[in-house]
Amino acid sequence: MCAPLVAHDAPGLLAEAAAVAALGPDLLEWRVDFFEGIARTGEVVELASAIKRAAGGLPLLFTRRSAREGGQPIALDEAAVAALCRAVCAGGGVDLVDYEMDHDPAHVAAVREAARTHGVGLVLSFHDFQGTPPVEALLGRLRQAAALGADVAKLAVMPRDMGDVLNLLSATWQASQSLPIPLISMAMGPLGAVTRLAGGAFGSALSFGAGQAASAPGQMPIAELRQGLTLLQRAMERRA
Ligand SMILES: O=C1C[C@@](O)(C(=O)O)C[C@@H](O)[C@@H]1O
Repeated sequence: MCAPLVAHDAPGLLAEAAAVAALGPDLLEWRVDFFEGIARTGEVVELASAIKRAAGGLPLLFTRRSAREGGQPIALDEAAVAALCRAVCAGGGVDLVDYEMDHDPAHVAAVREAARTHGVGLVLSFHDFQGTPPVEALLGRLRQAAALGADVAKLAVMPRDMGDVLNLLSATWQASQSLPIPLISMAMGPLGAVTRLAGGAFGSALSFGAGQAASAPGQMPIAELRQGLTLLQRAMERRA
């Protein structure tokens, strides 16, 4: 289970990190596009370490979600965002960095090199907030992440009906059988709830649940997510 941090300033983030860590997620995601100081690189790098300390050392995923993929609008251009990700990798405060695979390949390569150099796991992601592409296209995105050198592939879509949800799960299952790297997938919104609860059964490695606040539509509170995941796991491990 991963819980996002979405506070706007440093005191808010440190308080959020401590409070959300106490809910028992396996890792935290700092959604830095919500942070008002995103343009101050040194402050972001130091804050990442401080967040990790405030969370008692829980693994930290650093994510800037672009506006076109469902994030907050920010004043930085993409070159500056890639430079920020590289600086954060070098700063030693984060365990994983999420970068969207659709950006300029030169930026993807630069973030990948920094992640490799500093022992940070690279998540290459794609989010469709408008709809759900066909299964082959979804598989293509997951394969693209692997081909670009990701350590983890991530895919989020917005389903319009349960057929879209099935397509996301089908792509997840097929990719989990063939990709050389782990993947994370989810369908967002109310229709996608089943993917947050049962995605693991189809090969998704992580489910996002809300701590103090959600970072995307459809995230359920961590405590409810844990109940659902536990029930399903128990049922799937039952022998008779
Ligand atoms: O990519 C994801 C998944 C997500 O979009 C979700 O739907 O839970 C939430 C984001 O914060 C995260 O970066």
